[in-house]
Amino acid sequence: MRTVEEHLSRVLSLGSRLPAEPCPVGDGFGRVLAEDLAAVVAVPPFDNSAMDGFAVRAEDLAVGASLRVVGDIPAGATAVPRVGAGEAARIMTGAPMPPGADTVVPVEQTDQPMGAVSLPESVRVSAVVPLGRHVRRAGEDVAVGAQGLSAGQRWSPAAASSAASLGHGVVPLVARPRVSILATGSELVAAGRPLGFGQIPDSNSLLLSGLCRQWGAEVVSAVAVDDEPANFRAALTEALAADLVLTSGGVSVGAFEVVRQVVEGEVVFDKVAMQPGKPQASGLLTAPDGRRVPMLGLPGNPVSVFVSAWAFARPLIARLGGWDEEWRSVSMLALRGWKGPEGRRQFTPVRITADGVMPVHTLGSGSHLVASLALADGLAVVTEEATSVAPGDAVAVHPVGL
Ligand SMILES: Nc1nc2c(c(=O)[nH]1)N[C@H]1C(S)=C(S)[C@@H](COP(=O)(O)OP(=O)(O)OC[C@H]3O[C@@H](n4cnc5c(N)ncnc54)[C@H](O)[C@@H]3O)O[C@H]1N2
Ligand code: MOO
Repeated sequence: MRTVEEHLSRVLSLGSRLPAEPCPVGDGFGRVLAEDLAAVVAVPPFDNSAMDGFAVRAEDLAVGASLRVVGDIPAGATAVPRVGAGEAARIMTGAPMPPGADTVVPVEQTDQPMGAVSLPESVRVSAVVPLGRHVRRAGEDVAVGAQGLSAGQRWSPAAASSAASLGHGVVPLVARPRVSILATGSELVAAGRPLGFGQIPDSNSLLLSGLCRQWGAEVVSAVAVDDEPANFRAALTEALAADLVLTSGGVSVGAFEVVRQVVEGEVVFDKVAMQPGKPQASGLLTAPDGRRVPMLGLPGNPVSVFVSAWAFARPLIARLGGWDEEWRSVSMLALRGWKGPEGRRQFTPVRITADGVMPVHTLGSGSHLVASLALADGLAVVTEEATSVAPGDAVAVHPVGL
């Protein structure tokens, strides 16, 4: 049996970062900036006022001094008056500083009423503010030509706001990984449809699509196919239009393992020392357009799908998308005890509370316990060496909630 780490490194070896493409600055959240971005414009682009008030010369300020008002400067003003000795210009927040002025006196520190519309002929200052006060200098955030954002930055609303301010309308982002999902099983029926004898609702395709989207991938197709090899082959060929294909089911050792029957020889079928998630298929398939596309064949049991997707599909999506991925874990107290298998790492779906964690189901870990999976916000790790967890033990827990 392979260890979890050995299988993860094999999975990661199947993919590399996708190419970058130009993207409107306000789109592409969750993707990764492919190149450093320098400031095309300074931030701020010009000296401007941080306050609604009066632009003045600091040397003219004295309590009770009266200054002649020479003009009005709203934000967006394209022309500004010159401020001479004994003069002031009314100025709004974000408006360009007029030549001659070096300081702003907020309206609250003058005899003018706040919010007044008409321009006064003169203004009397009631406080002395120091030279340069309330003036935001051009380039004091980032100067022209300086590096504003670094390659590898995960694209976010704040990154978009920063890039726009640096003068960029289009940015090079690594392509969002496109994933196709293929659930296999002749017993599968679409969600909400009545079940015939031996049939079950297809939950895996929904689970995988949702998780992949949550992790920043685009799901280009998610379908269920029966265990007829020709049908699976046809669906797989279409699925290979994506950057990654995830299948569920049909990888074990039964008589009707459609994934194994169709792609054995092209991809590798392994046993991984984990529970759930022991049987795993992984490899590269050739798409009709000649691209080599990674495929992960996850075991069909729904909890196995959940755990395998977190452990293997998520890091591979991150590799394709170009972002760093670390499966964080935190040490927490077990509030109840449960059993684990010998020689395999168990990932037990648990509920995280303020006091510690407890399995979401009294049966502990069962790869078919799909209904209670919704209660899990963590996967507790029972190591390969341990066969049980006792109440009060410290366990490593991977958070898996939203
Ligand atoms: N003789 C052995 N039998 C099994 C072994 C083994 O080592 N020797 N391993 C077991 C383990 S562990 C797992 S995990 C499963 C994996 O089997 P498959 O990947 O071939 O999955 P299936 O047999 O197709 O399905 C397993 C289970 O999951 C249900 N399922 C499948 N697809 C869906 C779906 N889309 N939505 C909801 N539920 C799904 C399916 O009905 C089965 O109950 O093999 C064990 N057997
Ligand atoms: O490895 Mo299977 O995923 O235990 O149920």
